[in-house]
Amino acid sequence: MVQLQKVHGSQNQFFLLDQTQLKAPLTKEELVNLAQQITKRDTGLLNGADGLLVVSKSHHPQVLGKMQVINADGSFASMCGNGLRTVGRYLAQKYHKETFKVETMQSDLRVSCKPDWAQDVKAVSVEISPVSFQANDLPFTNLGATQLINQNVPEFAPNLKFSAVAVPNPHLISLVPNNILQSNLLEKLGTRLNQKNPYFPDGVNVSFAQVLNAHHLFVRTFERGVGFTNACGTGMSAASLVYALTYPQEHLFGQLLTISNPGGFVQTKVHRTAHSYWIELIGNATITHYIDVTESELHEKQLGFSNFKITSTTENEAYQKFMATHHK
Ligand SMILES: N[C@@H](CCC[C@H](N)C(=O)O)C(=O)O
Repeated sequence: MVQLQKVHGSQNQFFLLDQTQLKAPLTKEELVNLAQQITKRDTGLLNGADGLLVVSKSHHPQVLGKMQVINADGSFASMCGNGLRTVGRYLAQKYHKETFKVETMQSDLRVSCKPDWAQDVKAVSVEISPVSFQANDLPFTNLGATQLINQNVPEFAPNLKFSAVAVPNPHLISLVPNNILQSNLLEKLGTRLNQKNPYFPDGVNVSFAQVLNAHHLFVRTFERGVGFTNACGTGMSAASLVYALTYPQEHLFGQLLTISNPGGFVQTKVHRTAHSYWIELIGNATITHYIDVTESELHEKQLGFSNFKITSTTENEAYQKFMATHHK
């Protein structure tokens, strides 16, 4: 038997598959097929999810494992902040380690277990990097600039300022007032920039952030390959960086920020190095279900899910209770 997990970070939900359990690991095509079917909100498993996290062996020194991220539509992403926390928890428990690195598409990232936020609310801190504002790294085109940092882009919206940053997956961030956050602009822009468009040929994760107070933001994200999510870890990290750069007078580098989102909250710390930036993302890593399935079933083209044996945990109740009492 193979055991999958259903997990979430700020209610950004994923299925997690450790390929090292399989005699014959799933091929890339099989992984995409599994991601597309299992995450479907109507016909998938357990009301679907936002993506599939695939764990496999890393051949890099001092690295505990490798994470691949497949969005609900089957596209691959170079990073996933909320996902990395849950993969970090998984590897920490598997190898009995508290601090280590995980290989991701572009770099090996630091992970460290934090004290539990409450009973059954595990917390993990992950490194979000490398960071780039270069048009080629996102990529974006046809905007008459090689970088976009807090600039008007009338092609996107008349009165808003936008920043484009790769962490390393691509993000478009705008700091907005509440009425814009409540409007349908995020959905319209997110949809437009994730279809064929002249600006972001590979699509982009679009986040609107509202400043609630000097150390507290609310961030909502329309994700590439998914649509609206409860939270996007890299989006909240990118928004924290854009916020720190936009308000230098607040001296936000190295300060702990709280980032609320529709699924709860995380904490971030933005760091400046000699040549770039990196962000620490701290938040819950919650296992909601264990799912036992035979290896042969995972290889099937049409997945039925009826033979998948599901065991629920009580961690989501603990998470909800913690959020209800600690998140105003
Ligand atoms: N939810 C993730 C980001 C997942 C990848 C993204 N949709 C992309 O295509 O870049 C996060 O928590 O960072």
